[in-house]
Amino acid sequence: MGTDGSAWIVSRTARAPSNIAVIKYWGKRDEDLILPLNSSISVTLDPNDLSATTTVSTSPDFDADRLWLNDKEVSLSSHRYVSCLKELRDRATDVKDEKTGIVITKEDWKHLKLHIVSKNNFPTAAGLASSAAGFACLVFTVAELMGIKESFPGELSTIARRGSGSACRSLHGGFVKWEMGKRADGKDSIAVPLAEHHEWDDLRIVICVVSSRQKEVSSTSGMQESVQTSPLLHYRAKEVVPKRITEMEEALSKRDFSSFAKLTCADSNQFHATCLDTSPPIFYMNDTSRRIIGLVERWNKSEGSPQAAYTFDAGPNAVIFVPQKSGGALLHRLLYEFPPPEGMNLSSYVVGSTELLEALGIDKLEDIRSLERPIESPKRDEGHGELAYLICTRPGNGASLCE
Ligand SMILES: Nc1ncnc2c1ncn2[C@@H]1O[C@H](COP(=O)(O)OP(=O)(O)OP(=O)(O)O)[C@@H](O)[C@H]1O
Ligand SMILES: C[C@@](O)(CCOP(=O)(O)OP(=O)(O)O)CC(=O)O
Repeated sequence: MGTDGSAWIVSRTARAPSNIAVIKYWGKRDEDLILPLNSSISVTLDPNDLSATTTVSTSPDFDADRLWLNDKEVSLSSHRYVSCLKELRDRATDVKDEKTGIVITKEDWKHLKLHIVSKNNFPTAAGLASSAAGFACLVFTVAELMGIKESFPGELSTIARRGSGSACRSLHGGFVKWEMGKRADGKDSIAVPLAEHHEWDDLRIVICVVSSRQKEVSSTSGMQESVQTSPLLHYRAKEVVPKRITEMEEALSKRDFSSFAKLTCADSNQFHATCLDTSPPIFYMNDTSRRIIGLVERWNKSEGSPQAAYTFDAGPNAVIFVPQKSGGALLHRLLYEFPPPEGMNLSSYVVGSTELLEALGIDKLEDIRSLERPIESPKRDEGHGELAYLICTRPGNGASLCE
């Protein structure tokens, strides 16, 4: 009961971003604890453009744990939600809520139920890693509500990892490494920050959301099939990735965009080669994805050095990295080759930050039609509608409390 005898409610709200891997996680050595076969490195995306916001409340009136995702109730019965919530309850502490004066003891948390309300500010289950943002946010918010303090660095990331492997990296901002660890209990399989987002203040990220999506195999089952059938996956995890992780860390610490770009493209391509090496083969990229690779490769070749880097997760959407000074030139090439579908507004086609549109001097659709052909681009064919839209963003902060 509250101090005035009425039933009480205590809540916390937090926000966590999505992330995109530049050295990919693909394959588990333990399915239950979600322990990976190799370490991975990602960049956290600006939460203003791609994040989950979650409010977790508790009250003696609640009789079950419940989750509402984007205004619809969804079941919490899946093993992944169950393990995250169990790990969090095991670590709950005595908490005094500053606003209400309510005291909740460690013992109370075993019985109190949670109502979780979450919204993503970007499409859910559309290949933009909403599960990474969602699970990182859920774990971070519940930990704040239950007053959980990490007993070793990275402990919260070991819980987010149980929701979805890639979620552990979304707790931190900037560039983040998920250390694969060696222990069987997973205590050393944690996310570690490598570089703060402001150290990469001049990096821009353009996400090309591809409209015609092929039927996909989920990351979880795709990687299971690769582990079982792809010899390339095992070679990659053992021989290639450890070296690449060291090289990527070096490129990041030297702020060497050229090495960063080469490693990022090579690792994305090898991840997709691993999918093709799986039996039956998995095709995540489609013709539009390959056209985007062609656009970036041609541009890099014509300039004689990497201007931009692409990476693709388990789907056809491209994520392109570019230094701020070349951001306008990248958008020029994308809009020239992939003009918006007929009847679409510019502001619905290029979403997120307007900085690159401004750099290019575009503020209406007609400006796109009069874009000059970049020297290395093939003649524009009039095919429209191959991209659904573009999101212009940048590296950002990790999970944080709202209010
Ligand atoms: N904000 C959220 N809070 C809690 N769970 C979420 C949230 N957003 C997504 N999820 C969980 O993640 C699932 C979607 O994950 P899924 O892997 O299918 O898509 P994705 O992560 O958006 O895309 P991809 O993995 O291909 O990049 C949802 O069905 C839900 O279980
Ligand atoms: C291609 C990837 O995006 C795979 C992400 O896989 P998930 O983290 O979605 O898989 P589960 O751990 O089974 O939930 C690469 C990456 O993010 O590193």
